[in-house]
Amino acid sequence: MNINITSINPTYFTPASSEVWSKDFAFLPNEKYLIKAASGSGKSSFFNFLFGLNDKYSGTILFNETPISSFTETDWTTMRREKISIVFQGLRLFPELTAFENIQLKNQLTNYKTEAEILMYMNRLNVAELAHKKAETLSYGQQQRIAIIRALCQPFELLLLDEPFSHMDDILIATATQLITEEVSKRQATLLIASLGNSYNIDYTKTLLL
Ligand SMILES: Nc1ncnc2c1ncn2[C@@H]1O[C@H](COP(=O)(O)OP(=O)(O)OP(=O)(O)O)[C@@H](O)[C@H]1O
Repeated sequence: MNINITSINPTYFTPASSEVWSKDFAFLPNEKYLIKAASGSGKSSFFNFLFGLNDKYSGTILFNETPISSFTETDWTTMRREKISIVFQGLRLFPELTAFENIQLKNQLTNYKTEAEILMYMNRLNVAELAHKKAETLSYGQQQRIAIIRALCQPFELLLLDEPFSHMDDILIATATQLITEEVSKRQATLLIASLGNSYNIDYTKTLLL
C-alpha cells in the first residue's frame, strides 16, 4: 500500500514543528520507518488517524490514491481485518481472556495462522507456557509480547507499532524485532514503529522526528 501524506495537523492542538506535522511525505511498501516522538507530540493521534480511529485532522492522507477521509465504517472494518494491524501503546488485550484466546480472537477472523504457527511464535517470544493464563494476570512485558503476536496473526500491508517494546529486555527485543521484520518482509508490508527514543537496531528506510 502506498501512503501519501499532505500537510496534516490535528485540529485539537497545535503541534510543535516536526518532520510529520504540516509536511508532505510518503510511506512505501516493503519499507520500515521510525517515528521518533517526544511524549505529547501527537504520536498516538498520528497512529489513530492512520487506523481510522480519529479523523480530527486537516490535510490529506491517501491510501493508494484514495483519501482515507472518504472511508465508511465498513471500509475501516475491512481495512483493519485485511490491511492494517496495530499494537496500541495501551495494548487493548481482553483481560478476562487467556493469552491464547486473545491471539485467536483476531486470527479466527481470517484464519491467517495455524495453531501450530501461533504456538511457535509464542515459543520464540518465551510466552508459550502462559498460553492459558488470563491476560490480566500477565506482566506488562508479557502482555506486550502477546499483543505483538496477535498483531502478526492477521493479514496486513501496514503494521503500526506504538512503543511496542517498552517493558521488554534487550534479548527479547532482539527476538521480537527479528520476528516482526521477517513477517513484514514476507508480506512486503510497510512498518511504522513509534518510539520515545530507542531505535531497536532495525534497519529503517527513514526516521521521522515527531
Ligand atoms: N481525540 C482527541 N481530542 C482532543 N484532544 C486530543 C485527542 N487525542 C489527543 N488529544 C490531545 O492531543 C495531545 C497529543 O496527544 P497524543 O495522545 O496524540 O500524544 P502522544 O505523543 O501519543 O503522547 P504520549 O506519548 O504521552 O502518549 C494531548 O494534549 C492530548 O490531550
